[in-house]
Amino acid sequence: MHQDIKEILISERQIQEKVAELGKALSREYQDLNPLCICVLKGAVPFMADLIRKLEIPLQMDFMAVSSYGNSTTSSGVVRILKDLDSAVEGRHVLIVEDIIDSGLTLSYLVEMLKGRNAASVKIVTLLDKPDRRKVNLSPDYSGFTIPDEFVVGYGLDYAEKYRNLPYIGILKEEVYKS
Ligand SMILES: O=P(O)(O)OC[C@H]1O[C@H](OP(=O)(O)OP(=O)(O)O)[C@H](O)[C@@H]1O
Ligand code: HPA
Ligand SMILES: [Mg+2]
Repeated sequence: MHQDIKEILISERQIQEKVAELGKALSREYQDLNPLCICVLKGAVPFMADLIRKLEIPLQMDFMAVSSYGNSTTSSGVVRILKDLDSAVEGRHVLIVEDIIDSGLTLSYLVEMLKGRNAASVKIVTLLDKPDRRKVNLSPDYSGFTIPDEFVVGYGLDYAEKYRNLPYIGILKEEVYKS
């Protein structure tokens, strides 16, 4: 285990089992819909990469980078688009792939934006859901794990751009972000 990790919350094996389970359910739902899977950079990259290989259906992938925080330390709820999609979403069945929903501000903005572009449907799959921290009324259509209000890293999730490459989800030692 990495020295900055206090506890492994979700093991590599548990993640892989859950991804396979989500893949089965999503393959059923999107069988004939040719979904556009949108990965929200950067945290969702490992989840997206693993999930699409469990989707046994035709699909497209696209990427979006957003910033909810601007120059402030708290989220304004106004999301700036740093990299927009390459594809048109009009008439498409859109599946947003996220690593974590925390306050929900990032996703609530994205969902409204995609609906505004006349997507045929917009659904959310998130690996992690931290409902204790929610600031807006938003719940994912598909969720891997509901987690407590702890700062987690690994499998795409970072602290100061570190730890994204850990294969598990771990709770960071407090001394790491307090020092
Ligand atoms: O529900 P919210 O409070 O909006 O938080 C969740 C968002 O925050 C994180 O991304 P971050 O902005 O840290 O970018 P990153 O994916 O590049 O780490 C995470 O990947 C989600 O996209
Ligand atoms: O717990 C978290 N870890 C990493 N990034 C995050 N972004 C929102 N919540 C988290
Ligand atoms: Mg981050």
